[in-house]
Amino acid sequence: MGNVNIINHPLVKHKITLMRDEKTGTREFRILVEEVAMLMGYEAMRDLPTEDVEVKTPITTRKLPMLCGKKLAIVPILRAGLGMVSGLLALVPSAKVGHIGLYRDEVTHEPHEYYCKLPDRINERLVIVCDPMLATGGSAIQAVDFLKDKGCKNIKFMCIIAAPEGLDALRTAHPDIDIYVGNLDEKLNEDAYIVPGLGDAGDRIFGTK
Ligand SMILES: O=P(O)(O)OC[C@H]1O[C@H](OP(=O)(O)OP(=O)(O)O)[C@H](O)[C@@H]1O
Ligand SMILES: O=c1cc[nH]c(=O)[nH]1
Ligand SMILES: [Mg+2]
Repeated sequence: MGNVNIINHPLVKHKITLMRDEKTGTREFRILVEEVAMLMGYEAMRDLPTEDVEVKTPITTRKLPMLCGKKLAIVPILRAGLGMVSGLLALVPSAKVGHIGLYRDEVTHEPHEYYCKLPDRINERLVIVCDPMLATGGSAIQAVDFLKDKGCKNIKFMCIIAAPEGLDALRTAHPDIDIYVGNLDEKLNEDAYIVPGLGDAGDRIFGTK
């Protein structure tokens, strides 16, 4: 059974509040997404495996822990998930990056896939799927379905803001994965946007609309 981890840290809460402000422009929004992803990544990577390697310090030689970083894949859901990648790569620069392109139909709110490219031997890696927004949960569920079809067994999902409806749906569809949430918001509105939310994360990161 996976865990739901709601990140309870004043730095994360503060930066999410700045992201929500409609006066926050594209440049600042993009920086905030990157920073929140990095702070959340610190928690999500808490159980990354390490191996002891021999290091010669100026004083002596010891076997000391280093990350087995090559086993990690970061998989953003396009477009908005792309904004989180640089923050996560700052923590583990050797991680591989895959991409799953999904857009939500404006009327049905169903996700549609338009792109997928994953690192080799994805089934052997810890995969961290990232997307700033978990609304109905449709996009996250489809991305995890797809990764499981490819044989992935060790999957985590990270989002900056979740709606209760989406979190419940993802937990029901994929109870085995660990989920990291920057803030659990109130609800979805009639257009399946998160309330209070921050609007359309992709548009705010890329300055479209
Ligand atoms: O939980 P859901 O109801 O599926 O909604 C969440 C999805 O909607 C947004 O993507 P969008 O479709 O706007 O695409 P974009 O990232 O290209 O803007 C968001 O980045 C998630 O991927
Ligand atoms: O509130 C929402 C819901 C879906 N996608 C977004 O970018 N924002
Ligand atoms: Mg969008």
